Amino acid sequence: MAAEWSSVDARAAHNRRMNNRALIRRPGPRLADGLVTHLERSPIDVDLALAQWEGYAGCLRSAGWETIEVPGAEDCPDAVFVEDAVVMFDDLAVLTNPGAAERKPEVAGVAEAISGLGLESVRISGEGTLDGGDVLKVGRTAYVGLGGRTNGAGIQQLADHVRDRGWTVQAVTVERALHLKSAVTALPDETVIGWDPVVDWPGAFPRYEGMPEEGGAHVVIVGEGHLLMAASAPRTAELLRGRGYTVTTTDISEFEKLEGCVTCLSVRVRA
Ligand SMILES: NC(=O)NCCC[C@H](N)C(=O)O
Repeated sequence: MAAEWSSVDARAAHNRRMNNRALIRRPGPRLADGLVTHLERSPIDVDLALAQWEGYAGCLRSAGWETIEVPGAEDCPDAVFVEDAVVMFDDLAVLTNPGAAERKPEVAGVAEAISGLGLESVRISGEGTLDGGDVLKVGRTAYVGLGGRTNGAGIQQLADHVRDRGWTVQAVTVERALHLKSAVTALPDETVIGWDPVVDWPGAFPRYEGMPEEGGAHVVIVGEGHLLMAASAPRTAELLRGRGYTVTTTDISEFEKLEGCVTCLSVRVRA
């Protein structure tokens, strides 16, 4: 145990040295009005959600990330899911055009925060729609969910923005989940993991493995061999610990009721 903690500390120190920053956005008073598509609506405890959000941000900071709070968007219930408004490709920020009309006003505040960090940005616009939750980066390939929120024009614009930077963009149909990353994410060794009942095309990825729980499909890589996961997937956390990963878990139940997961509550900036 002592060895594990000292190595977590070393990884956190590394993140601090690398100036790794994570954008987060505090949940607003209208959180309970957030969109639900694949789930039945259930009551949200807004105070508990705020405490869970603080806990999530604390996990990032403990792992050595500087958290940067994007000013709240009080009229936008889903603004806390900040990942959907911007996707980082190295030091390039792609500001999105969310597929749900209710979420489009979220982007303005995120654009300001990105500009405040001195990062270059481009935009998805016009007929093109893209939610950040649909973009799964594995190596230099970005798999992009084509489904309810992201359309072909949005994927084409994204490909045009990042091609010259050495990224390949590949569309993947998403029908059974809200976003591609609601269904799958990737481990540090580039194995794509998911929860089989909601994965439309496991064959789209060179290596795919099903996890035993829905929340087990979602990992945030917060350090070398260090994963952040939802507390709702204890069996997956154990399975991944058995593979040698350090797994930190945090309870995000109130966000899961709104179809959110650990990935969508922050945007990691490694630039
Ligand atoms: N990237 C994500 O998975 N974001 C979750 C967004 C949930 C929000 N209630 C929505 O429907 O847009």
